Amino acid sequence: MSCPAGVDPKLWRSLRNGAGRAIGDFGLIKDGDRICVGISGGKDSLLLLMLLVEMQRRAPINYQLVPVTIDAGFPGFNTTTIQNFVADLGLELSIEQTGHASLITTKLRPGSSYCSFCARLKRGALYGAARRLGCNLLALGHHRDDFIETLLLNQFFIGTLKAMAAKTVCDTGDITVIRPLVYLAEEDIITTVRQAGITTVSCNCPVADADQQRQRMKQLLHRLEQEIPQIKNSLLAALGNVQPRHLLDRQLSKEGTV
Ligand SMILES: Nc1ncnc2c1ncn2[C@@H]1O[C@H](COP(=O)(O)OP(=O)(O)OP(=O)(O)O)[C@@H](O)[C@H]1O
Repeated sequence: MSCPAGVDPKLWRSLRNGAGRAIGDFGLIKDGDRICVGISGGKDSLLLLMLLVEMQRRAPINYQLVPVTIDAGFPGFNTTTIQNFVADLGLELSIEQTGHASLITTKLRPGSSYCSFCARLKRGALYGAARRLGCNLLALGHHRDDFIETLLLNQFFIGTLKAMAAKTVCDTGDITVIRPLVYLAEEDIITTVRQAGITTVSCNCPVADADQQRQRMKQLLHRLEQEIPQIKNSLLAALGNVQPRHLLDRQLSKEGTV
């Protein structure tokens, strides 16, 4: 697909270039890869698929795309809209029916986070689907703002200096998770999806707006951005410019890394 109708071609080019740069910088995709693309129906994963289809057409290498949706079983989750979107891109959606919704209700321990439990189950189901469908990569739609909000959340609430990786091998070693949207700003994704008139789908879970700490990070960053316009890009750059000798990690000192 080329620039979708209604979308500012300059904006589309910048998104495509951003994803291409991430793929190059982190070596995310190579010839012969079979990529399971996690499609939630939200703006990020829909845009991810559009960009991967576009780049597939232009890339000097061959890779296959296998879009997958995990249906957690929340009543009203509209997979038909996602299926149609994927079909319009010339692909077929695999839908994994799971009983996550009822499993969470029965197994969630008091005081535990509904969202974390759901996310763990979803990630397990995505790995399972990727394996079953013969994929070696699992592509997720996390973007720049997800990375830096996670960085802040981990520092503010957990006391660790950590965000996400653009590329990481899962524990069993057979699937590599890739995040080609790492350089893309959430506001650009929102604008593109709106301009393209894409219908997004929500998972319909009962606590859809529950991640309040993340919302607080978003608001904080938004406020700070008024004073420090480059703050988001600077925080992302910090993740790629780590100076361990100027940190306090005793484990790294013991290992002689610093
Ligand atoms: N139900 C699902 N089925 C398949 N993949 C999923 C599902 N939920 C999430 N993912 C994948 O994990 C990524 C991060 O999920 P998260 O729940 O944080 O959504 P998000 O940041 O709101 O993204 P999106 O806009 O794509 O929903 C998504 O972009 C998508 O690639």
